[in-house]
Amino acid sequence: MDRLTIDLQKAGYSIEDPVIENISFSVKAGELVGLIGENGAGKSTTIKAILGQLPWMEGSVSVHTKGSVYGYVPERPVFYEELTVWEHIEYCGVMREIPNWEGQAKELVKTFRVEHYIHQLPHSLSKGTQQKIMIILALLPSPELLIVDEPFIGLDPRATKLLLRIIEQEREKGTGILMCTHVLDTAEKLCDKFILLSKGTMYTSGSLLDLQKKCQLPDGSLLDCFDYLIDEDPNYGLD
Ligand SMILES: Nc1ncnc2c1ncn2[C@@H]1O[C@H](COP(=O)(O)OP(=O)(O)OP(=O)(O)O)[C@@H](O)[C@H]1O
Repeated sequence: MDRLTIDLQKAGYSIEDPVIENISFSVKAGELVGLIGENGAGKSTTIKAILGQLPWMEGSVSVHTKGSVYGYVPERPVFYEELTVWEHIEYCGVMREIPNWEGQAKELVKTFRVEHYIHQLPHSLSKGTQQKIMIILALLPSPELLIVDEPFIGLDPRATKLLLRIIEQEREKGTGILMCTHVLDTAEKLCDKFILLSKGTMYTSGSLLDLQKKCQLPDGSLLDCFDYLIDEDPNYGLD
């Protein structure tokens, strides 16, 4: 069952200048899909299209979850200036009408070991701690679809391990996960399939095995395949 279906013909920040074109893929229940590509390839713009944050797009995005609820962890944490960590959690719990949000929030706060910071303003916290708070806010509604943009940046090794465990648990629950990342060695171990973007369009997609076949690198890592596609494939990134 699909949690997310995206079929974009064109989208961007102004109608004269589409930044992404012809991007179609789906994320199924329990599937982890890696969105990869060089800087400027269009990963964040694709995520903005999914979240309905682009001024202009032609195509469709469908979220197939209970109440169309998704969790989103942005690349850079975004907080309200005057609200403490707990007030953010409370706002999310009340506004999204999450049953038993308080109990769930306390569990998540404990799991991420941020009890000490809940009455502080997020801006006064380290980048990694802010990232943990964003992850807590994304998980609070128990979403069936998670969209995470560079989730490992800024996390210490223990928090990274914890996030990996949580990603695995979410998948087992049937959550579909779309993860945008440059950390290819981690993505290789985690993702069921990859969407490789180049210059705003979908260059290729498939599992690691599909990419290895495409590149004729039977034992190649995801990074080997990525390097091959960028350096050797004469069709890569053609306009
Ligand atoms: N707010 C914006 N207004 C206009 N153009 C933008 C805006 N944000 C991004 N772009 C352009 O869209 C294109 C794709 O950028 P995007 O941020 O989606 O790439 P990315 O793959 O996420 O890159 P990175 O790996 O560097 O984060 C780039 O040419 C970029 O300049």
